[in-house]
Amino acid sequence: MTSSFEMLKIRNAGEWQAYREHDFVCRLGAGTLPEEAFRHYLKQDYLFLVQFARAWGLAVYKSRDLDEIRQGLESLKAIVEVEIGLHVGYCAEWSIPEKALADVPPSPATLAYTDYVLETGLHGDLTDLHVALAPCIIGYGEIALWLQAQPFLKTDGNPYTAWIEMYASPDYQALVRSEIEWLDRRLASLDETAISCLSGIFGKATRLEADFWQMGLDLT
Ligand SMILES: Cc1ncc(CO)c(N)n1
Repeated sequence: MTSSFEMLKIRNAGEWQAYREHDFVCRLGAGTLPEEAFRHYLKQDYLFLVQFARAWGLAVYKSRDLDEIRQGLESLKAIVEVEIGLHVGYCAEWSIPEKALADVPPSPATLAYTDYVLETGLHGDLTDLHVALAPCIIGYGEIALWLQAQPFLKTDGNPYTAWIEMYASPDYQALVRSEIEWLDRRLASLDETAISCLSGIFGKATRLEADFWQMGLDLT
């Protein structure tokens, strides 16, 4: 059976493919992405992750009961203690110290994306917020596995292998699965009007993710 989350992807198939198979992604896999583009992306992604953590804080606030609060708190802790920690360490390896990260001005694509997610969560309910966040959490997990299955993947001497392996790791993949399960449970009880509205949120967030890759390539 096609899961409810899978339906969101099918309804936004073009957007999803443009995001997953973006030139930035393919060049990461092939090891041909200019290092300057990756460095620019890493700096902007730090700003993104800070706002992403705030979005999970909002998910805690939007919770209807203690179970949802606990779940939001787990995700918030995972972002702050694991993902941002890994990211800061990773930036240091690319000669970007943490102090320099805080002073980076946000790019238009970063602002457009983080504003959209936070705005959607503020106006909507917890499901709207999760759907706006789904392309980030689930997308990166899928992109890492997709890259690992491509014939053009370069592993030896590819400076981006550690990045791909981080998102392909069992820990990250477990996070992806639990998010898909959460969405499937939530979406299963909704009618077509609600699903169609959520599909719009999903499509928009997916386009903004593709724009984020493009920002990396264009150094904008
Ligand atoms: C822009 C963006 N989307 C998703 C992720 C995965 O958390 C990330 N680090 N950055």
